[in-house]
Amino acid sequence: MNETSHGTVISTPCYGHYFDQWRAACTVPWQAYTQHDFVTGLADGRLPRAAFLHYLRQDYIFLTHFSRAWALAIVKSDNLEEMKAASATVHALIHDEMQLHVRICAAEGISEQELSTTREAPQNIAYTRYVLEAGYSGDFLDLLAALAPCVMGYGEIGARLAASKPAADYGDWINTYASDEYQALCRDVGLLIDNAITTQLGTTAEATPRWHALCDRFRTATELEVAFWQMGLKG
Ligand SMILES: Cc1ncc(CO)c(N)n1
Repeated sequence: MNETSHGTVISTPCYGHYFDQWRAACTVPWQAYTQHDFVTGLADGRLPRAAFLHYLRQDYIFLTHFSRAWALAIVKSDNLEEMKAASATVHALIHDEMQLHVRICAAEGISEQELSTTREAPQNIAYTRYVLEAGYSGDFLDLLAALAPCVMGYGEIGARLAASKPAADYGDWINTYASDEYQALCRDVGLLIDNAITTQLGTTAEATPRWHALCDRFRTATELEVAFWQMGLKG
């Protein structure tokens, strides 16, 4: 549960059982990520426009690599259900989420050509290559643990900000992640994680030797999200 500046209590959306377990195992970095100053600035409109645009340009590149990482999840899938869920996420990233970036930047006079030639910040390289590497050297679960903080973290942030009467400045961004479509995507990914863990690790996954390694991957990706916001703020 979270309390907004208006005193309204908002419950955190529930995306899945094992996602909840992973998040509960790293509450400190998870808070640093979902309640970062960048996020507060999006809500109250105090985030400088230049920092937002710098972040968006980096995030456009981030999303191209992130789409590749989800495509790798198709490769690492065990069955058609997993392939369907991973390919739906690839589609949502490329066709829906990246359009937000293209739209906002176009309104600011930044073309898609310019977006695609953005030079990657080291924090961007660190995060995207960490996730891709989790998939290259690990299995489907390693990859999902590294992918989850990104998808669900933004879902949680979007839902919380939209319910907190945010300033209008970053409404388009907030509404994208608070939208029914994005929230449904988070639940689908939550279900994908629950089914894959149960299939591979059984019903007492927390007691298996793999468990801590998966929690560590989730934590590292969460820490890399914090560094990504920080990179954005320094614009
Ligand atoms: C850095 C980052 N994390 C998560 C998301 C959500 O897809 C995003 N667009 N960018």
